[in-house]
This record gives sequence, structure tokens and C-alpha cells, in this order.
Amino acid sequence: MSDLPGIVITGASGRMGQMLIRIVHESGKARLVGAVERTGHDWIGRDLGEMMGGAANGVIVTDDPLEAFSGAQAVIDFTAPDATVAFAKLAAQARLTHVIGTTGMTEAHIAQLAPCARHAVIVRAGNMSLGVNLLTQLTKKVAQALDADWDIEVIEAHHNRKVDAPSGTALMLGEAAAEGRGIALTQNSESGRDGITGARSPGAIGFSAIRGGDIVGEHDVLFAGQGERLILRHVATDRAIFARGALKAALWGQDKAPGEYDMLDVLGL
Ligand SMILES: NC(=O)C1=CN([C@@H]2O[C@H](COP(=O)(O)OP(=O)(O)OC[C@H]3O[C@@H](n4cnc5c(N)ncnc54)[C@H](O)[C@@H]3O)[C@@H](O)[C@H]2O)C=CC1
Ligand SMILES: O=C(O)C1=N[C@H](C(=O)O)C[C@H](O)C1
Repeated sequence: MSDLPGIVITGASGRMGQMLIRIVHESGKARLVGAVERTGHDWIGRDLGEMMGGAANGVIVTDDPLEAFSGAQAVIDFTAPDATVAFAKLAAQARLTHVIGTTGMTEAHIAQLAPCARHAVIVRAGNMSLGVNLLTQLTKKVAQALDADWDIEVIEAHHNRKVDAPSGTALMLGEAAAEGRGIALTQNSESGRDGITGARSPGAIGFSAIRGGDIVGEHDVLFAGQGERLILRHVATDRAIFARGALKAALWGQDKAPGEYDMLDVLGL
């Protein structure tokens, strides 16, 4: 019996679920011990390896997270907001590290994580890649250096199946810009411009979302001044960057005290 940490993947058939299964399998640093999908999904009761188009691996996909979580040390969860809150409660009961990549969570969803984090490690980030987490730090620094005469706009592009906007990454970047500028994002955010909108509010942080084709994820932070513009950009071309970050977080969480963490903690940025 291996002593590598046992990992459960929720949303196993999803774009990120399948990528996570590959990355965990290839890593040699963890064991894949469970796979969860929503009730009614075709994969329930079937062998995960076969569903992924390979040889049987003995992991049977289940819609019972409690069953999957028993005997695991961590759950990596890229699903949907309501599902993530439900998984957080079960992961806390089982004292598992819960790595949350799910975006589109409201304040009400996020508030429900705090009691869970009293019992277990939660690592949550709208983007698990090294590049984007570095970009948040750069964004904060630039926003600190420039005054409010420089308009800040976050422009993001994603594939045509994405259901939430602005993206979790765009919100992280907006938060970083707001922090650098010493303002609250909630009171200074502008998005969804259409029609006679009036002039841009001075000092606002704007958000624009593009959806199309198979774009993995692209984010620009535009600082627009008088006579010059500065653009910080991240382009993701492979979902493996998110999966590698999530696996790193799951392993990092193994010896940490219960609490809510993000990828800056994991990466030491
Ligand atoms: N933080 C990060 O680095 C990243 C976050 N994401 C986020 O991850 C989430 C998933 O993205 P994708 O994989 O592209 O979506 P997807 O739609 O391909 O996959 C989601 C999966 O979750 C499953 N699911 C939904 N409700 C469930 C439930 N109650 N129980 C079990 N499974 C359930 C669905 O059946 C589906 O297979 C989105 O919120 C996305 O924004 C995506 C990429 C990177
Ligand atoms: O849904 C996606 O695909 C992605 N979601 C995350 C987000 O909302 O920022 C991360 C990445 O950009 C891909």
C-alpha cells in the first residue's frame, strides 16, 4: 500500500476534471483514489480509466462524495458553486484538504466556506497557474505606482462553454489592482457597458469579457493614461497549468493547519 496522498477529483468528466486525472496520474506524487460526478451522469458506476479512453484503473465513478472522500487525503474540485459548497462541508467532516478551482461563487457561497475551514485546509483561487498569480503581484505594484488618472481595465477571453463572467482570474486581477490603488473593488467596478452609458467613472476598474471557440484563458490588465498605455498580459494555452497548480496545492495542504488559503500562500509569493 503506497503512502502517497490519496486524491479525489470531483467533476471528473469535465474539461478540468479530465486534465486533473491525467496530471495526478502522471505526477507520481499522489494516488487517484476517487472520482465524483453529478447524479444522472453517464460515467456513474463506470471505470474511470475506461471512461478516459484507456485501460481500466479500478476507480469507479460515483455520485456519492461521502463514499469517495473516505480514505482520501485531498479533494480537487473544479465544478460549480453549489456543488463546491456541498463538497466543502463533507471535506471538512472528513478533514480533507479541499482545493477549490470553481469560479462564479457569490459572497453567499464564499461565506459558507468559513465554518468548513475551521476543520480543514481550504485552498481556493480563481486561477491556479504560477503565471497568473505572479501577474496579480505585478498588477498590484503597477496600480500602486500610478495615480487614478490612469484608467484600469481588465479584459478577459475564454472558450464558448464558460458560464461565468467576469472570470475568476479577472476578479483576482481587479482585486489586486484595487488593493494597489487602496480602494474597494466592490465600490469601484464597472462592467457590461452597453448603450448610452455616460462617460467612464473616474477611478473605476472596468471589466470586459470575450467568449469564443476554444480559447483556454487570456487576461490583459490595461492601464490607460494620457498619451501612453501599459498592458500586462497572461495567455494560457494548456489547462495543464491549472491542474499542476491544483495538485501542488493539494500536496502543500497536507501538513497545514485548518484555514482558508490561496495560491499565493502555496507558491510563497
Ligand atoms: N481556478 C482555476 O485555475 C480554474 C478554474 N476553472 C473553473 O473550474 C470550473 C469547471 O470548469 P470546466 O472543467 O471547464 O467545466 P466543465 O463544465 O467542463 O466541468 C464541470 C464538471 O463538474 C460536474 N459537476 C457539476 N455539478 C456537479 C456535482 N454536483 N457533483 C459532481 N460533479 C458536478 C459537471 O458534470 C462537469 O463534468 C469552472 O468554474 C471554471 O471557471 C477552470 C479552469 C481553471
Ligand atoms: O472556465 C475556464 O475555462 C477558466 N476559468 C478560470 C477563470 O474563471 O478565470 C481560470 C481560467 O481562466 C480558465
